[in-house]
Amino acid sequence: MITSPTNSQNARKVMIRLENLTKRFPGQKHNAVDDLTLDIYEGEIVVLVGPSGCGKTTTMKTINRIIEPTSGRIILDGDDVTSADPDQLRRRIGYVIQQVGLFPHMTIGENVATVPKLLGWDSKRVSARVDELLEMVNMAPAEYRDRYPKQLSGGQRQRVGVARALGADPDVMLMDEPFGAIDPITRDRLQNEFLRLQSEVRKTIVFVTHDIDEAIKMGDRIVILQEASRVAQYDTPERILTAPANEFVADFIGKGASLKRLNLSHVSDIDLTQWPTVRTNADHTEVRNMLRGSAFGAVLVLDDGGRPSRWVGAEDLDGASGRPLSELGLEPGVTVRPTDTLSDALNELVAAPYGVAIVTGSNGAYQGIVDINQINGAIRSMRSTAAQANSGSAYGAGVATAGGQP
Ligand SMILES: Nc1ncnc2c1ncn2[C@@H]1O[C@H](COP(=O)(O)OP(=O)(O)OP(=O)(O)O)[C@@H](O)[C@H]1O
Repeated sequence: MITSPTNSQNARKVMIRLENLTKRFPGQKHNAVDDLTLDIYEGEIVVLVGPSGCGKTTTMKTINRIIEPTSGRIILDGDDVTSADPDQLRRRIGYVIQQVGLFPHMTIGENVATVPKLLGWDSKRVSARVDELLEMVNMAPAEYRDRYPKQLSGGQRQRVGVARALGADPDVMLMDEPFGAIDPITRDRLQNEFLRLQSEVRKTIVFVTHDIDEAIKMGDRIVILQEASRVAQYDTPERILTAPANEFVADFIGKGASLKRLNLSHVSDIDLTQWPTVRTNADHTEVRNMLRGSAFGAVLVLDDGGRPSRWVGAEDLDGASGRPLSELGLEPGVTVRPTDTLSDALNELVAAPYGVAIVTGSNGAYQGIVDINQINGAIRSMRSTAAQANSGSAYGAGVATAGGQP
């Protein structure tokens, strides 16, 4: 039986099919991967996630046959590659791992050139490709091409690892906890950069992580695996969060499902609230009149370009007559963009002076604000969507389960 994702469009091309895949390591009593059958569609990021030791890495490494399966078949773009030449197979598949595995004695340029050289490209084509790849991962070629891996930061090395994996423009990429060993801020940035890159290159990507939050952020679809790579649910992040297929999935995503769901909604998905604004040249009486009897503790002062400049409350005006608004009150703090997630907005608003996140457009101009009521509203609407999806059974009707059909 094939485990296909729920709601899959039948017209989509299957890029990787794992058929009754089983792996038992020598001397072991149990299978590390037990009879896994899975279809992965072209151009999608599919994240394998599950508890430690459930078989994620083993499953992934059978795809490029770094680990040979005990039985079962691997079909790549329609070709049965179960017993194909492994070197040839690996040239069709980019591979990124946590420790990057850059060759320390080779320059960044030489590292990125590895696969194109193996493919016998001439040196002009190789060097043009190296520059193109370094640019793709935001590393200026002139600055980094001739450095050695130890002269880069962890995040930069990881970018080079991605560039190297893309070397021969493979259709498929395997990524094993690629951002696992990196500090949270750099990790978030690399994830965003990678998603932007993927929107251009549209590879079929199998991505392993043990972090459900990373799975939700990165995956077009998520496979939640139980012991021996048994599929607990294969579905979109939205469906996993709002309609977990069984108790195992519900436990795995944990109690914070509503908050995690905020990572999937964007500021542009909600109607912004407006806050009273004035220009920097407004006079103090105008500001006092706006605030008198109002529930707002301050006005938002905008500069000539409509960009947030200060928060000014009535108390800031006391004893300040004649001073420009741009010198009073508080800094506006960090603003959010329409493309940011509601989770980003929540993070900002809890730390902001008036409990609201200011939303600005690409030119930095004020568009509106997000407050806690809007976040609550978004969570409520997610809950009601989930309740509808779950009606009929404790864990939802028609949801793909292990071995289940869509
Ligand atoms: N070379 C090996 N020899 C014997 N057993 C192995 C070998 N490699 C992995 N295993 C076992 O196979 C099972 C699956 O391991 P695997 O590394 O695929 O899990 P994982 O889900 O990727 O775990 P983690 O999240 O901890 O990296 C585990 O029980 C592990 O102990």
